[in-house]
Amino acid sequence: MSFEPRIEVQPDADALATAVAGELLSRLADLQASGGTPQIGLTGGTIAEAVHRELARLSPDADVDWGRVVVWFGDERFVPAGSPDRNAGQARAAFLDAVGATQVHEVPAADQVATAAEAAEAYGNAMREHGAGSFDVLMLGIGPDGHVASLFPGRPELDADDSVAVAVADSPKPPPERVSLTFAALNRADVVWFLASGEGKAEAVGRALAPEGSIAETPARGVNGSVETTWWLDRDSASAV
Ligand SMILES: O=C(O)[C@H](O)[C@@H](O)[C@H](O)[C@H](O)COP(=O)(O)O
Repeated sequence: MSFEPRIEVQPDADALATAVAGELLSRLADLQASGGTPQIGLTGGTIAEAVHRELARLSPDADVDWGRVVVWFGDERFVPAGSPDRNAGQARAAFLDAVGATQVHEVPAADQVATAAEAAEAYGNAMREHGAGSFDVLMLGIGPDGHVASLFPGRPELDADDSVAVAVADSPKPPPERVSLTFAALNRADVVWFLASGEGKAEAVGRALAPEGSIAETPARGVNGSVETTWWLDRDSASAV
C-alpha cells in the first residue's frame, strides 16, 4: 500500500510540464541503468500534451534509450486511428516518434476493430501477453468532475474490476466512445503521477486529496501507486489542497 501522496507544486503549467518531464527522464535513466526495461503509462489531456512536448525537448540530453521503454495508455478514445482525437496519435506527434520509441502499445482504433468492447479485450490481452506486470510510472490526468483515465463518476465501469480494460459509451467528456484501463489495471502501478494544471481542476484535486470522500463521486481517489503516488500541480490547481 502506498503511503501518503506526495504533492509537488510548480508556479505554472510550463514549469509543471518541465518538472514532470525532467523527473520522468531521470527515473527512466535510473531504471535502465539498473538493467530494467521500464513500462510507462501515458494519458491524454492538455497538461499531458505539454509534458510530452517537454519530453521531446529534454530527451536528447537525457540518458534514456526510448527503444527500451514500453509505452501503454491509461485510456483512449474509440475513434479511427488517424483521428486527431487519439491520445496515441497526439503522443506520437508530440514526442514518441521524435525520441524513437518503438515499443508503443496503442489501443485498437475504431477502423481496426468493430467495437470498443473488442478493443478493450484486445488491449487486455496485449497487456497480459507482454507481461505488463506493473507500470514503473503511470501518468494520469484528472477531470473537473474528478474522473481519471475514462473512469467517470457514478459509472458502471468503476466496478469493472475483473478485467484489464473496459469499453466506455456515452462518455461525459467527448468523444463519447472510449476504452479505459480499469482500477485493477491502473492500480498495478508502482508509481502513479497525477498531472493537474489550472484553477478549473482545483475543486476536483481538493476532493481527490481530501481525508474523506467516495471513489464513485471522485474516481481519482481510486488510484494509488504501490510505492508512490505524486500529485504534480501548479499553484492554481493546488489552491484547494
Ligand atoms: O482521454 C482523455 O481525455 C484523458 O485521458 C483524460 O482522463 C484526461 O487526462 C483528463 O480529462 C484531463 O484532461 P485535460 O488535462 O485536458 O483537462
